[in-house]
Amino acid sequence: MKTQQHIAILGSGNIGLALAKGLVKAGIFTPQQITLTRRNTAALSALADEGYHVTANNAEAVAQADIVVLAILPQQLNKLLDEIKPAANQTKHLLISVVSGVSCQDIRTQLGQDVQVIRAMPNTAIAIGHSMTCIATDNASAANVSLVLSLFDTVGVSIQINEELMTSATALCACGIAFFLRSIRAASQGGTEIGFHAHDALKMAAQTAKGAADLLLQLASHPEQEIDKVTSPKGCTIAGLNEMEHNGFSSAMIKGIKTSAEKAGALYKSE
Ligand SMILES: NC(=O)C1=CN([C@@H]2O[C@H](COP(=O)(O)OP(=O)(O)OC[C@H]3O[C@@H](n4cnc5c(N)ncnc54)[C@H](OP(=O)(O)O)[C@@H]3O)[C@@H](O)[C@H]2O)C=CC1
Ligand SMILES: O=C(O)[C@@H]1CCC=N1
Repeated sequence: MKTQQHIAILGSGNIGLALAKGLVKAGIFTPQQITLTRRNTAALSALADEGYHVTANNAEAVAQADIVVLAILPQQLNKLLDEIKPAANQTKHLLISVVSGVSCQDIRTQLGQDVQVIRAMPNTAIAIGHSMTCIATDNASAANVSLVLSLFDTVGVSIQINEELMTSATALCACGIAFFLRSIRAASQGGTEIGFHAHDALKMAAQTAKGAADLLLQLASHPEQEIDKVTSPKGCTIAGLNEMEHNGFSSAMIKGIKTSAEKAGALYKSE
């Protein structure tokens, strides 16, 4: 999939830039087909040198784009929508919002009911083509949904879900990257305590985590099935695993994901 279209990413912070880099890495867009906006454009000077269009003018970026991605914080959204409203109504753009906790209807309430809005919830692994991206819409055409799914499929795996599950997807997949990273970091700290230099311990923990994820994805297997293969009777794995569970390992992850989902749902309303 290679496109001649122009994409504007409004809000080029962590996820906006990760998306831009992922799309370029996948060969879908060239930097010249991507406009990046933020108020502090000086922070994007290295990207401008690479050929991306860089501007603080959101309305101008929208006017020149076929696809517009909203990638700003929920509390920054209303001001930006006011800014782009005239330009967004002049042309029929496809609007993709990665903003957490903001519904398609919230956006249309500000921009007008004709605008087709698709929400996408990627994670930062999009920069290297390994995002898990959930998308949802309440009014976009089937053709636009399939366009967005195929766009995000080039930078990872994407699925369409019901819009009411988007805050749950935010917690499990977008925040989830941080949860698994913290798990890997904790494993590496354990590794250092039992004898490995920190650098080696981190590499060993990360590759082990990758192997665990790949076992599930490539064999379509269940975690407990794979765990049973590791836990020798009276062995050291079950001893370590049970110690972790006595200390609330699974419970901590479940509670953390529930807390994140509740927070994601309240981000825009608490603005
Ligand atoms: N980080 C992640 O992993 C994920 C984040 N999200 C969602 O994506 C959104 C962005 O998150 P994240 O990237 O972490 O946040 P960041 O703070 O890193 O990025 C937001 C960017 O928006 C820019 N910005 C703010 N106001 C404006 C404006 N009026 N016009 C143009 N740019 C503006 C800011 O730059 P400046 O101050 O210079 O304007 C900043 O670079 C949030 O809604 C979040 O919920 C979704 C999935 C994953
Ligand atoms: O922490 C946040 O609020 C954003 C949303 C998902 C990932 N980062």
